[in-house]
Amino acid sequence: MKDLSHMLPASRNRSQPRANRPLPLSGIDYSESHRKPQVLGKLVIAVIITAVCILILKQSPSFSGPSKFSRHEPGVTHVLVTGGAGYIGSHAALRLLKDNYRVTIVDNLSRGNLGAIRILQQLFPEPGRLQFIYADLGDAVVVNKIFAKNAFDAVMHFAAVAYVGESTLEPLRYYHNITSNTLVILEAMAAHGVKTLIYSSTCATYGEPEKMPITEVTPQHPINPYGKAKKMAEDIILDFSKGSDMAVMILRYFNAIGSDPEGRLGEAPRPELREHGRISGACFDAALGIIPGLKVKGTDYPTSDGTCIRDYIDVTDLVDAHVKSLDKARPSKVGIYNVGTGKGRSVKEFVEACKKATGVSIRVDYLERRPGDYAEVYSDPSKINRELNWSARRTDLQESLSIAWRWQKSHLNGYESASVVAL
Ligand SMILES: O=c1ccn([C@@H]2O[C@H](COP(=O)(O)OP(=O)(O)O[C@H]3OC[C@@H](O)[C@H](O)[C@H]3O)[C@@H](O)[C@H]2O)c(=O)[nH]1
Repeated sequence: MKDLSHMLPASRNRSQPRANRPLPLSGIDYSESHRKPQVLGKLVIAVIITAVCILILKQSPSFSGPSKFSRHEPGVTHVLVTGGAGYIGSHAALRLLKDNYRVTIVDNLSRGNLGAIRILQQLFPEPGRLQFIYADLGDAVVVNKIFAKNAFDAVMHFAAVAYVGESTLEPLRYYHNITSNTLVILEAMAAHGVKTLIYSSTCATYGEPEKMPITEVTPQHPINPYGKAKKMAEDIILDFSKGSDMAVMILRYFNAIGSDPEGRLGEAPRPELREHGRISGACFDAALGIIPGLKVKGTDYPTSDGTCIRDYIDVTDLVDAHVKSLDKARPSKVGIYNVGTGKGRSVKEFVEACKKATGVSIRVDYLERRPGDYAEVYSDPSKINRELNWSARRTDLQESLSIAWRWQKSHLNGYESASVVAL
């Protein structure tokens, strides 16, 4: 945190000299009595000026004054979770809170759910544990104020638009949202001395590599605006951290699935974005009869069964990778890790697992390819296994989908129907 306290004595000094100048020692200064009001007046003015300066500094984004969320409790790490109302961000916030971190969530609720925040608040009502700030990361002034009022120890930056298909239709939205919000966060971190960043990146930054599995040194050639924008954000972060004492972890997620095994949180995409939705949401929507059937997009890929291959990683394992990254983040070091199981599964395999998990014979329609899709991606997670001692634990696709299905069935309207916190 940037210390501006040195500015206060300086301004006070500037207002002091004449008022504090020692009186002449020769003889009785008869003017003393009539000079007193003058001196007092100057003192009052000096005090007013100092008070005004302090007020201005407090309003200013660079003031590092404490708030109730400051580092009051020694040893308790305060993490800013951007996008904490979203699917992965809310699961990360839950895990951090369970592990005794203090959490501030910033979310503009454009894609996330207030219902997820409410559940976290019910679970962690103690003052000072969880703070929710409804704000847009595009607003640099507001973001600066948030940093000024809170002494964050680390940032987990989840907030972003994240649908591959949508990114091909609305590229500017994706480039803007992903790069400029990251810039605002980095600038605020620099201005307020926050040195640790865990960044949510994606396997989409690799595009369609020639060799599988994908390692962290596999060349990145993204093929859709989502992947390209995430690669740009990675580059911005890497350039920014070069030669600094920043501790940076970039996590390249493969395909997140599943939900909290205790049924408190789930995946609740916006109904209006259904057409861009991910395979997991589409499968559940089809099983629930919300949509007539699942559309498998593309059956002529050069894969074993003609459908795309992805590496599905359970969200609880994914957030575990974040906590381990936070723990292992070190000043002046950048860590880049793939977060996946290391196993590729086709869309057809996914659909079969989903049918078993839901017990519903989902109707499947086969369609053309979706623009922006790549045939096959799956990770080599050996670097994260080795360096962070992390490995995926819930690797049974059907098990992850069964857990997520339980939440879906009990939340037919997403978080809107969540009147009870299931423990
Ligand atoms: O309704 C659908 C949805 C998806 N699919 C297919 O399922 C596969 C997976 O698609 P998803 O949209 O679930 O996921 P994607 O692989 O495109 O990207 C996902 O994983 C990486 C993350 O970083 C992205 O944020 C996330 O969207 C693709 O082949 C897609 O074409 C369908 O066949 N039907």
